[in-house]
Amino acid sequence: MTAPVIGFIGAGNMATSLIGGMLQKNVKPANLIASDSKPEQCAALERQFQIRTSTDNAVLAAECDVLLLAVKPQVMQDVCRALPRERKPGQLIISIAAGISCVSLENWLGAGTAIVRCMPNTPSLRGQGVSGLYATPAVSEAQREQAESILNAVGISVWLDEEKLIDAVTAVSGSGPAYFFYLIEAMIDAGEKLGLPRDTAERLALFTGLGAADMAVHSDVDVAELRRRVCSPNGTTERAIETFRSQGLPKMVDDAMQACADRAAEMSRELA
Ligand SMILES: NC(=O)C1=CN([C@@H]2O[C@H](COP(=O)(O)OP(=O)(O)OC[C@H]3O[C@@H](n4cnc5c(N)ncnc54)[C@H](OP(=O)(O)O)[C@@H]3O)[C@@H](O)[C@H]2O)C=CC1
Ligand SMILES: O=C(O)[C@@H]1CCC=N1
Repeated sequence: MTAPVIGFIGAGNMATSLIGGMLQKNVKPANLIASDSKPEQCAALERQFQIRTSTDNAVLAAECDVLLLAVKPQVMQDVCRALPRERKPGQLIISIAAGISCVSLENWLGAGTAIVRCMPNTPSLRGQGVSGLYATPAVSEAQREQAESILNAVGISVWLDEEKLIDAVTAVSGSGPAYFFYLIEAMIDAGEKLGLPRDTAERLALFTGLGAADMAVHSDVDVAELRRRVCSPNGTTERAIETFRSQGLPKMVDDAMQACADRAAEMSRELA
């Protein structure tokens, strides 16, 4: 089977992460094409990845087997409505936009369009991405496999039975990298305050994050047990965890993730 030609409409942060990750997994540059409204962004991508680019989205619509929509939610309607209705036969549309429903996409792209909604995350650039996927009934089994193989090239993916769960995936893993970056930022600041040189605090915090996640992914016990194993009775970690608990960290995380999912649902209504 010949490899599909995959077109990225909108070549910003997330498209760059996906393209970079795919090229590291033996996807050929000749099979990728990206478009962006900014010619300088197209030029930057050509230099960085040696892939073809265009400032005309219609070029991608005509020749790509898979069209991956990676523009901001606020411009998605205009981008979709401007695409020609006559696109490459059998084309699969994958939208990675937060808060844009399949119903809206189908309204803008034409009834019966095969659409997969996907929520990826930026660690895809390093092949460590996580994606939630939802397919409309028009998507064939072969197209589901096509979508899965694209996202699995840059990490792991999970299929969802209900579209509304995409908002929950956004709250956990789509936006999730930012939560970890924020915690690491705070750990670096606190480490510096405790007297470490900033670059030392940064290395310690970053590699602790990497080590903890790697250990948890490969462990046969759950993360709560791994946490308990670091906490010696009446020791140092216990004091730190008690401070997190008494100052309301679990509730803060719950509130933040609820706010994230609520915003995704709000965007679906605003941008429908
Ligand atoms: N960033 C993330 O971590 C994640 C993002 N997403 C989703 O991915 C999508 C893209 O996000 P992100 O990559 O951060 O955004 P960016 O703004 O970095 O990328 C979007 C790119 O699309 C360009 N663009 C705007 N209008 C058009 C057009 N008409 N045709 C072609 N290109 C156009 C933008 O140019 P200009 O700057 O000039 O507008 C920009 O370069 C969003 O819908 C977001 O919800 C999903 C998961 C994670
Ligand atoms: O912040 C956002 O809206 C996007 C979606 C998930 C990550 N970034």
